[in-house]
Amino acid sequence: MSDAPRPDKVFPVSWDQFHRDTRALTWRLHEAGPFEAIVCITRGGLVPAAIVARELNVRIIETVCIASYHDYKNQGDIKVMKGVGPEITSMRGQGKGVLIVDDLVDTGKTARVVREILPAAHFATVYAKPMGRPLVDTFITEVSQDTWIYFPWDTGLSYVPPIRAGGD
Ligand SMILES: O=P(O)(O)OC[C@H]1O[C@H](OP(=O)(O)OP(=O)(O)O)[C@H](O)[C@@H]1O
Ligand SMILES: O=c1[nH]c(=O)c2nc[nH]c2[nH]1
Ligand SMILES: [Mg+2]
Repeated sequence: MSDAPRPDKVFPVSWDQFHRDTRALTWRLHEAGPFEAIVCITRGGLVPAAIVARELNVRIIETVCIASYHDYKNQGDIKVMKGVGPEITSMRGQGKGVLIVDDLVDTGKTARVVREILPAAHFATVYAKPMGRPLVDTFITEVSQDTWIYFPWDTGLSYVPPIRAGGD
């Protein structure tokens, strides 16, 4: 289990907002680049990686497949189910010119594992929480550690009760 506090605040993100935030991230990355290849951390990194790759005109896209939140809000051991392929590791060594993309950094455990594989790569996330922030080179929005981000691919429209209960 993680040492991070269990999040009790929520930060819901719509598709529109996510696209806007990822485009804003890409403007910053454009200044930090150029990048020859993107390594996206699945599955959450797949969506921002598609947007960033389109905007920065990057055609080489690799995945590193990692899961740690097996259960909603509960982090278990980090499992690397697929590492970074030889096209990236042999041609680009430590990862210079490579951009790593994920949807967010929370405790930083996932980021730490990928940074060990590609220490010279540039690490970007759309959202960051304070524990993970030092591991990221570029991000757009910081939320507090006790906030859970709800991504549009994990959510749907549903009824919300009024703030003041008991109305007719
Ligand atoms: O900074 P950390 O505390 O390590 O958490 C961040 C990671 O957690 C989520 O992935 P998850 O393991 O839930 O898998 P998913 O991308 O398939 O949803 C998220 O997409 C990040 O990759
Ligand atoms: O959907 C998610 N929201 C989060 O805040 C988070 N932190 C780690 N993994 C996460 N997944
Ligand atoms: Mg992930």
